[in-house]
Amino acid sequence: MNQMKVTKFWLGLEPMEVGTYSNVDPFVLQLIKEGVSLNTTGGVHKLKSGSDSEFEFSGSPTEKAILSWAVLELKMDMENLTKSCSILQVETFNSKKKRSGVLLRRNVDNQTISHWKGAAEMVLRMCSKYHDGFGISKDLDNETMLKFERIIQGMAASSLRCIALAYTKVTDEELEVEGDMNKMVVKDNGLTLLGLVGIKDPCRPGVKTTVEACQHAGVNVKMITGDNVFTAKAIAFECGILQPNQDTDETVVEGEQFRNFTHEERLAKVEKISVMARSSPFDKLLMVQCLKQKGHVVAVTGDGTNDAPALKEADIGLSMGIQGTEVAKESSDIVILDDNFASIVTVINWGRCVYNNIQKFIQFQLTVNVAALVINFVAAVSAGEVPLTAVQLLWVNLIMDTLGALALATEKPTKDLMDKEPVGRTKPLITNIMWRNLLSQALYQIVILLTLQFKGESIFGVTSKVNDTLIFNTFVLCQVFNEFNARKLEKKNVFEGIFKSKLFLGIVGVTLVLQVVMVEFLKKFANTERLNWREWIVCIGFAAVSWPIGFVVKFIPVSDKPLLDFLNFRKRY
Ligand SMILES: Nc1ncnc2c1ncn2[C@@H]1O[C@H](COP(=O)(O)OP(=O)(O)OP(=O)(O)O)[C@@H](O)[C@H]1O
Ligand SMILES: [Ca+2]
Repeated sequence: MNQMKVTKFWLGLEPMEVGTYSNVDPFVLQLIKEGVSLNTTGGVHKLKSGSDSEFEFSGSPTEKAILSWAVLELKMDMENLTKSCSILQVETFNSKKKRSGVLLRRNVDNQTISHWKGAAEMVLRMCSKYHDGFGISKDLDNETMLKFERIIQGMAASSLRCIALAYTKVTDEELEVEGDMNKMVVKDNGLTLLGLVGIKDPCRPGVKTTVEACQHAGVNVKMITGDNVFTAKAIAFECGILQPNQDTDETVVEGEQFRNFTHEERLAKVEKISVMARSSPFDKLLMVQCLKQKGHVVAVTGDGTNDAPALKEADIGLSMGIQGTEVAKESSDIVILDDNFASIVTVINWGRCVYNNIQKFIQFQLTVNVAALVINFVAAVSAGEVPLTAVQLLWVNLIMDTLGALALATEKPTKDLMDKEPVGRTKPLITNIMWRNLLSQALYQIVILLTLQFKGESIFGVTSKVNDTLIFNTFVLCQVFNEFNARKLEKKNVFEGIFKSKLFLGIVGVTLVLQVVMVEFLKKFANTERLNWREWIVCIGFAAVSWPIGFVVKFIPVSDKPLLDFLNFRKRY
């Protein structure tokens, strides 16, 4: 796994090369170590000799990166340092303030000090002094402030996450003011800047292709992050969320900006926004809400507790199984066990496959129902008797419900599912294309079966009992052939990949065998007469026509506008 790593360190206005840390003033170095080791929620464990690495680090990825840098590069001794001070107050990191602080008292000289660590430009704003490399404390005037800001931007632009370390001494009087020991605050003004660290959060291999795959599938990928806007932009370019040379005026915003827009402005802009930086948990939630209001189906991925509100609000929340916090996992619908963003494509593909299979099944089932209903109704009204008996209809139901569902709903996802636009929230489950397919097939079946019903006896010169069996047999065989048609809703070649669907072929085979048994051997039970081979050929011939019909109707263009909208004139948007 690729982990976050500190790759840059600025002491005052000086960039420090790895290996030159021994030149740093010991006093400043000591303060940095103190700040890192005591102002953290992470931990360092010394491993027994013999293991690959000497230390093991725990905590959030950012904490781990800073701790490992301090231990391995600065030779920080965490254990000793924690013993040398007592902690009076802590302010834990939260996503809104993006900083953490601690108030501590040194055992040696009883000095009280507050340490801060957090998002660089935010901590910088709390500082009025800085230490240069020689340990000299200098005033932080406007000009130097600008220089620091530029350093931060420079680091961020090379996709580093910048964290600033700062401290200040707290006098006893300042402590006294607070009075009550329990209400002591970690002093957060007039700080002295100690240094800036740049943490590289490498883009996982494969993320770029995943983003491209999503975009190809009509899924708009947005990045909402707590990082600085420059870091966010750099990473977004790296992983393809922003295209090279793309204008970032409208596509990149900061959380605060977004929050301060009016509701209307937000709705107007939200679709264009690809990157939101320095966002709080509330901003993430707000973004999801806006997108949903615009009618989009929103999926959110997240790992942290700060993502929980957005994960919960989203239509589909996806959390990370390894790096994710319990709160995030609890708020999500799907946990990605391997933390791999590429799994999103799998999720989309399978989701679409299931939806598509349901559509195929519905189309298949509706055809049977419409045909059976009309045939029996017309025959009952005009001739006073129904061609399909109760047992026969039960048998037809068995093929279409149980076996049909098994055959059509178990088909595996295909690649072309990712070439389509997403279905969206308001599209009907039964599309016009499905209506076209199912009505044409049902119409054919009705015509052929009613012809048999009224003219079959004279055309084929058979008894009415045999004619009824002919009708029943043709009807069932029509469904079997139509089951193939149902495999593809839009494509003309319905046999594509048929040999990969072993279950489908198996079920069609079983259905045919059962039908033969039904007609030839279950005379009493199914009310059938035996058919000779000529009659079988006639039935199969009639049924097989549903293939060319299925092929031809696919040339008929249909409108995208849902059929029900044509019928329902009053419902205007
Ligand atoms: N342990 C920490 N101590 C101090 N500051 C931190 C720490 N972790 C993150 N930060 C700061 O907060 C910012 C990230 O904020 P936040 O955690 O709200 O966002 P996020 O989008 O969840 O980030 P992540 O990529 O870590 O999931 C970072 O850019 C960094 O400046
Ligand atoms: Ca996070």
